[in-house]
Amino acid sequence: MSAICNRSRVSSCLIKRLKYHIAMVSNRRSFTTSEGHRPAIVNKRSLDILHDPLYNKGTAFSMTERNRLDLRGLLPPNVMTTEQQIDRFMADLRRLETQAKDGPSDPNALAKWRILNRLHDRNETMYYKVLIANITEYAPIVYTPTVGLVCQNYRGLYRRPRGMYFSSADRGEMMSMVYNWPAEQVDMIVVTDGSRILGLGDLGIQGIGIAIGKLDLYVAAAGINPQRVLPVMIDVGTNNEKLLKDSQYLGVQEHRLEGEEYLAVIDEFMEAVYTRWPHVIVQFEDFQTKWAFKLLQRYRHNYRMFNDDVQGTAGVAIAGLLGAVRAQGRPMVDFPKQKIVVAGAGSAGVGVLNAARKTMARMLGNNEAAFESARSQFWVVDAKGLVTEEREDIDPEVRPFAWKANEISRQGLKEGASLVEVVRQVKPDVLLGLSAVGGLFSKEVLEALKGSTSTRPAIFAMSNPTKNAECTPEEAYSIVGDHIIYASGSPFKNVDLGNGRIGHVNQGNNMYLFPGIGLGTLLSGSEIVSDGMLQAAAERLAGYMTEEEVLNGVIYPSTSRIRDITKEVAAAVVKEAIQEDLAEGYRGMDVRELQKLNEEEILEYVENNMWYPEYPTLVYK
Ligand SMILES: NC(=O)c1ccc[n+]([C@@H]2O[C@H](COP(=O)([O-])OP(=O)(O)OC[C@H]3O[C@@H](n4cnc5c(N)ncnc54)[C@H](O)[C@@H]3O)[C@@H](O)[C@H]2O)c1
Ligand SMILES: O=C(O)C[C@H](O)C(=O)O
Ligand SMILES: [Mg+2]
Repeated sequence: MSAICNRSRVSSCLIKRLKYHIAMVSNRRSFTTSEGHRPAIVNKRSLDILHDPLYNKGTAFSMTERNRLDLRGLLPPNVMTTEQQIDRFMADLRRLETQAKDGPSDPNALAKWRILNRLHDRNETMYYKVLIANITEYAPIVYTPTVGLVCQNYRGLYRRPRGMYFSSADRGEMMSMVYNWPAEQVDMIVVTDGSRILGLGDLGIQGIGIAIGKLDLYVAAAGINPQRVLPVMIDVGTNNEKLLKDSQYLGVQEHRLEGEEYLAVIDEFMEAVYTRWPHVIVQFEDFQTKWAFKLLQRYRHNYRMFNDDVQGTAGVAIAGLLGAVRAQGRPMVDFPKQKIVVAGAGSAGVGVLNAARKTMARMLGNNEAAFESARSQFWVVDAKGLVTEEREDIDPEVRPFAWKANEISRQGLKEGASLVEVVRQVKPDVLLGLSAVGGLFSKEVLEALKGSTSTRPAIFAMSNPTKNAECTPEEAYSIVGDHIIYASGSPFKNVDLGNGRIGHVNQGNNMYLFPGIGLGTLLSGSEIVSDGMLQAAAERLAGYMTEEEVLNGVIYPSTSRIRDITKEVAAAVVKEAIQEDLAEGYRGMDVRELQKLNEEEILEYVENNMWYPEYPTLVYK
């Protein structure tokens, strides 16, 4: 009897050990060591810890930690839980809510930004906890549209520096300067030269706010560790006359560098950051169009970089355009039949045009003839009207979309035709604005769109911030009709159509893609961001919405789902990088392990590598 017992004890012990072994092996495969649960090794104590927002826990430092880290007496004696801390902070922030309204009309938007910014400066863990838990409410504060207002008023709002500044005066010094940044590892840089901030023009050094806002989303949506992000401003001067004369302007008060001199500064910056952090991903943001394409071409084959305004926006627009086709009750492959009028031919507009044409061509057979025929689905209108081959000094990026004079005259149109004439003659399925001109889709233009041959005309008023939207959702729904699809770059409230019906407002903003593109590139270890990876990201976003949602006019997810969609997009990017043989692995995950993962395991791998704000145990060393 006892022998049997012993034997069964031995076998249950063996089973336990086997189970443990299997768990260890599968843990190793899926790399489940969550970002938030490792202790943090710090080499500072006392006030240095309290002044370090990355490690600070404020009143949440436990008594034992206060003893260990020489904090006794430096904090109010009551030890608070994280929840108590957040409640206290939120009560303060929400005091402003009582009279709060939407977007830029919100009189308290800047005040909220200040409160959040102060929290960002003193306790990053708490800041991101607040942001993630309330992303729909506060993305419009730390990101578009309020961040635009912040950049415009930056000199008054500036308190603590954040990120790095490289100026034209730093030529020859950048390689050493880059070592002044305290972090040994940087995963994500967002860099701007401040030359085209949203639709607000040249804001010079004040544009750093955009890089900070984008990185806030990298942390909140993509779970990039805030210790490994770096906002960068390259200050090559400004052509904003007001700033040039402003005695309190914080940047270089000279006209912008041009030509080779400009390129030399950007080259030096790229060389410096890639020397110190060879695996960093650099997102170019809000560079004026004349440099956006040139810099992208210059660096994209040798560095891990992308341009968000050109490539991120293109992907988001493609996803929305495919959603608009589905919303008509048609399959996505009907996309090449859509007639699309694009108002605005800058970095964003041209990025969308190229990507939409390629997507159509792929659906039509992916050959030269398909690419050629897709061209005739687009009408481009810029500040000088409809673009045709008769245009003098035509921008080479726009030339492929210029109509031939004889073709266009057959449509009753000519070079320079106004937007309203174009919409009247073309009767487009889609009217897409990336013009930075608020109200461009005037009553007349929207009236003309009523003649659209589509069962559900789609209006994309994508310019930012709110006041630059080509039309408001109220205008679109009330003039064109309840059956439209509407998307805007900045957030607006849904429209009440009466009788309990809602006119849905989609936010068509590159925030649904750039965090996932960055995270996916990082975790794949790919040394470049390929067209295929960008396409995979856009397709994942397009497929994210259910049939029921798109039929109800919902073509983009709500911001509350941004962390989930970002995870999905990142997984699609990783998968594509593996398929293209670009993946090289990341940290403990080598490329052979990566190649073995199935779709579900890729998602798990992504999720396990997303940082989440939790106070780690601090260990002094
Ligand atoms: N929603 C998004 O995710 C997103 C992404 C990127 C850019 N944007 C927005 O797109 C806008 C444009 O960005 P960009 O980099 O292309 O800027 P840009 O200044 O380079 O381009 C603006 C374009 O609009 C054209 N334009 C000006 N007035 C016009 C008019 N009256 N009619 C038709 N076209 C006109 C200009 O000729 C130019 O081609 C900005 O407001 C930016 O915030 C939105
Ligand atoms: O910043 C945004 O909100 C989107 C886009 O990158 C823009 O430049 O407008
Ligand atoms: Mg931008």
